[in-house]
Amino acid sequence: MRDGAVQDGANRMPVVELDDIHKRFGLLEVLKGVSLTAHEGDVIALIGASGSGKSTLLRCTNLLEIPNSGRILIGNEEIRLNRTSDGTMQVADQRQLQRIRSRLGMVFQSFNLWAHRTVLENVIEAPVHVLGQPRAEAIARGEELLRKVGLYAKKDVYPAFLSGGQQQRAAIARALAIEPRVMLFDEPTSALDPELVGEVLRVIRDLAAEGRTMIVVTHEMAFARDVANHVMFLHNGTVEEEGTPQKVFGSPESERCRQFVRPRDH
Ligand SMILES: Nc1ncnc2c1ncn2[C@@H]1O[C@H](COP(=O)(O)OP(=O)(O)OP(=O)(O)O)[C@@H](O)[C@H]1O
Repeated sequence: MRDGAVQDGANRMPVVELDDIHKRFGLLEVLKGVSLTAHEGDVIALIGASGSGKSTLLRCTNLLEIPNSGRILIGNEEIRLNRTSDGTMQVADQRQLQRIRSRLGMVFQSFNLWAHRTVLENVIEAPVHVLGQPRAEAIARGEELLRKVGLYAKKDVYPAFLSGGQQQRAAIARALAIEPRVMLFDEPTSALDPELVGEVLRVIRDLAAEGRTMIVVTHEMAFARDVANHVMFLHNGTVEEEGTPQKVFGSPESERCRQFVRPRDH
């Protein structure tokens, strides 16, 4: 477990609270009442088999998916959801959604960089066009973030000329540029060749060491064990086991968690 991680959330502010989240896609009930609280400085690893609902839970957090029921609070502000006449849920107030989203930095498996913009232009896009920051200020901050992820030298390059690991590090800098309260990572290394995984995990490790609040969907068990202070094991849409990495990976009954360890994690 990372240095200085705080076990007890009692004295720290909750940043993300998901309460009894249910989500269905047609007849498939993907989340069957999942709750999660991330306090300031927590690194929560969401692990579990393919299809267990990890990404859906993360996507519900920033309303890329709308849950069928349950409550979502970001920084103590509850997201208001309405039920429409056909029974589906929708966000009640788009301005609130924008405000909430500006507190959440999202990093996707497939990078999602703008192909026709340079690395630096990708990083300053949201600060300038969504947050209304002066361009010069956004550039200065963007360059600082690119130094942090080791990509300053590539700032004027288009994404197609970067390796997958470099593209993902650029995507992390872009997510950090809005100064989010919490970073959400959806399998950030799954699309990478094995030799590129380490450079991305190192950046995420550094963010954890800085005390950033993060929720990370991952199949990298060694990473979850070393970096997270709280691990949640999802199985068939419910939390089957959760707690410290020692508890989740260390107990004899955690064999189900360990079966997801990949050869390179050893
Ligand atoms: N938009 C969608 N429409 C229909 N079904 C979906 C949608 N998104 C996810 N699902 C289904 O919901 C289930 C859970 O998907 P989810 O991506 O949350 O799982 P996961 O645990 O993240 O899996 P993986 O590790 O493979 O990414 C899967 O059966 C998936 O096919």
